Amino acid sequence: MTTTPTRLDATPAAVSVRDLVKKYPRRPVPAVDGLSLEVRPGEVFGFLGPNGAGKSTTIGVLTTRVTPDSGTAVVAGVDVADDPVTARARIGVVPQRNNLDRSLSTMDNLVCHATYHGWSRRDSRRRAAELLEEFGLADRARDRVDVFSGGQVQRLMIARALMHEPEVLFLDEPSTGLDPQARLFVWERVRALRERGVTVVLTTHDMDEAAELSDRIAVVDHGKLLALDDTDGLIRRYADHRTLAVSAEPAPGDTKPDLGAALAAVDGVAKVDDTTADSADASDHKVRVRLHLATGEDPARLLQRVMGVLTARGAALDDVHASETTLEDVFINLTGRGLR
Ligand SMILES: Nc1ncnc2c1ncn2[C@@H]1O[C@H](COP(=O)(O)OP(=O)(O)OP(=O)(O)O)[C@@H](O)[C@H]1O
Repeated sequence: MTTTPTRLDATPAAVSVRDLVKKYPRRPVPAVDGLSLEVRPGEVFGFLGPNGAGKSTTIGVLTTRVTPDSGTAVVAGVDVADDPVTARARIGVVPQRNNLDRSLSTMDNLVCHATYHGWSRRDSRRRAAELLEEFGLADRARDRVDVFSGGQVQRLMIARALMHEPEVLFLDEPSTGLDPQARLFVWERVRALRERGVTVVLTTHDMDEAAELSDRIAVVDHGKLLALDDTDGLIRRYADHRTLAVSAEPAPGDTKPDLGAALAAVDGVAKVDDTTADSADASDHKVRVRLHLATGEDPARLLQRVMGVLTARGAALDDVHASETTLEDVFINLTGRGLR
């Protein structure tokens, strides 16, 4: 009797990193220290971490630029150490720095890239024309690239990386230094790539960018994976502390400490920060507190209770502000506040 083998994971990962280690000479600690993660096909994967966390080194291994000391890295089904040439054919890389050929025209930068990957000149020109159209550079095809703005350079570098139709695109800080229009344009293109099923691995310091674009985000530091989830999952797990900032003036006869204590005792408050000292008017008569909501607590219900306390004590509400936690809170909670 024959049985059909069961495949537990029918879709292989677009990128798979296993126990990756990279130590640079004369550096006491490894840049990448036993990193393991998988990127799913077709997702936009954000790679976040402070300066020196090991992101570029990891991307360097995946894009065949850096040789690891141990561990494996597979992109689009190819082990980068075993077959770097095939791996390079399946990936596109947009580096942080402008590495366009300044002596060539826009069109020739694209055509050279595709012919290097074995495309005919005819097909390369056809593909280049399509991409220049898509990236809003069709009227610049004959121009030399040394006159381009930062936004145009970035658009052309992404177009170039897509010339040979890669399965996985690596974008290293794609919108650093771009104006808001250029940044939005890059974001739109990344979303369009996802629609077409291209896997995108994105390193960024821009939390909005990471949250806006990524299906899942890996937070790394000291060469290790600290967390991996979608934005909501990361916030739930690592920064679930929505807050209600309240400023109020006690009634005559009441005191700031007593009113502060009464607010801290409100049902649904998990923790209180006294923010009076943060204010420029610390010497006035107002109580300023940041109330951290208990898990699952509804801000509107908490606000009602706070108003109940203020009314009962005859205090005057001065200001109230509810804030959501963001990916930045997750990042700081996981990697600390210290400068790198
Ligand atoms: N070529 C190199 N030689 C020696 N040390 C290096 C080299 N490249 C990186 N490093 C060191 O390895 C560590 C990780 O650096 P890496 O560039 O991978 O981090 P990163 O997360 O990409 O940082 P950034 O956000 O600043 O680009 C750092 O301590 C860095 O100084």
